[in-house]
Amino acid sequence: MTGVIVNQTSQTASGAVCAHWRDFLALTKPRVMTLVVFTGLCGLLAAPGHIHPVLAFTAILCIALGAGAAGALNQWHEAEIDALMKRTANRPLPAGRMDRQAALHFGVGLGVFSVLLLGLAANWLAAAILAVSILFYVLVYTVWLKPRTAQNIVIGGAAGAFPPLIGWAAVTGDVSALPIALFCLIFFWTPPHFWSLALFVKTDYANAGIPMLPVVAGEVTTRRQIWGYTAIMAAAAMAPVLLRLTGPIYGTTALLLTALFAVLAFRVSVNRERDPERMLAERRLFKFSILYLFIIFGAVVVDRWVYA
Ligand code: HEM
Ligand SMILES: CC(C)=CCC/C(C)=C/CC/C(C)=C/COP(=O)(O)OP(=O)(O)O
Repeated sequence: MTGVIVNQTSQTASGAVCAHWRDFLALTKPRVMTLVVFTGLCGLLAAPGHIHPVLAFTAILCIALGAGAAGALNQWHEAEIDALMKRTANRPLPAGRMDRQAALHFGVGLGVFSVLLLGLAANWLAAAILAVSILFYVLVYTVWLKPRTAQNIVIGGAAGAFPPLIGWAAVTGDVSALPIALFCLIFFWTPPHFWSLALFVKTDYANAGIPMLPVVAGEVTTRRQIWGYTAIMAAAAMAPVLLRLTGPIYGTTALLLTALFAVLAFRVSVNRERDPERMLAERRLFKFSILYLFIIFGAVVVDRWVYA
């Protein structure tokens, strides 16, 4: 596998590595970013008012490019840490397929370009929120909190919650109750999403010296916290219905999906399995967390269109 990838890079006369375009793509964490971009798209589609389809496409492209820039700068900063973890060791920087400077230039260039383009195509409020999300993910989460505290993802997770606000602001030029409720939903969804995964990749984080919750506080505390945040997330998921911001389509979908999420989170909270290979409840919750956000955000859009 490694041999194949190494063949895709070449070296200049000065010894610098010329990375393949696939490595630049990998730097943007494309799989994670699909959901980030989807929540931004749903924020845009749920917003009242009209935006020209070309501008709408540009706005979503800017969210994708901005999120990709954030991912690239995260990998630029964490090259040494990524080399210590099985899950991340084959990324372009730790695997030696790309120079760190190229990753830095790529990340900064893409970030600046995405913010400026969004400001020019949509408005400067949307661009400012995009800039805040990039800076929040890179500086607050990656550089400051991640290596220091087990609460890193609780606070740092806010970065991933901004896209619905960006999409909404791109159309309306402001933010209001519904996009703020959607921000809260992603914010409180992030701890169960990430800690369910952290339970079965705990050894990786321990080896890399990153103070993720299962490493520093133990598995029992992590399982309890997953359950606690799921309860708050459930309240956030129902808030748009209680505040009459959405109708019965969203209400029914949110109720059913959140009930299922709660069942899976409860199973994790009472599970005492210690072998990461056999942590089926945790793997199930992690996978379902992704499906959950896709469907619930889709339901917001369908609901707003049907009851508009
Ligand atoms: C600080 C907050 C978060 C942390 C620490 C986190 C961490 C992770 C990690 C470590 C993975 C494993 C997959 C990989 O190595 O790429 C993952 C997967 C994933 N995350 Fe998160 N995540 C966070 C927030 C979010 C947010 C806000 C979204 C989207 C709204 C998201 C969407 C996804 C998706 C779609 C995957 C699956 C990717 C795949 O199929 O490989 N995550 N997350
Ligand atoms: C501009 C914008 C909308 C940005 C959103 C960026 C964002 C917060 C994305 C989702 C979170 C994410 C990729 C976490 C990975 O955590 P990690 O970096 O700890 O994971 P790793 O160990 O895989 O590097």
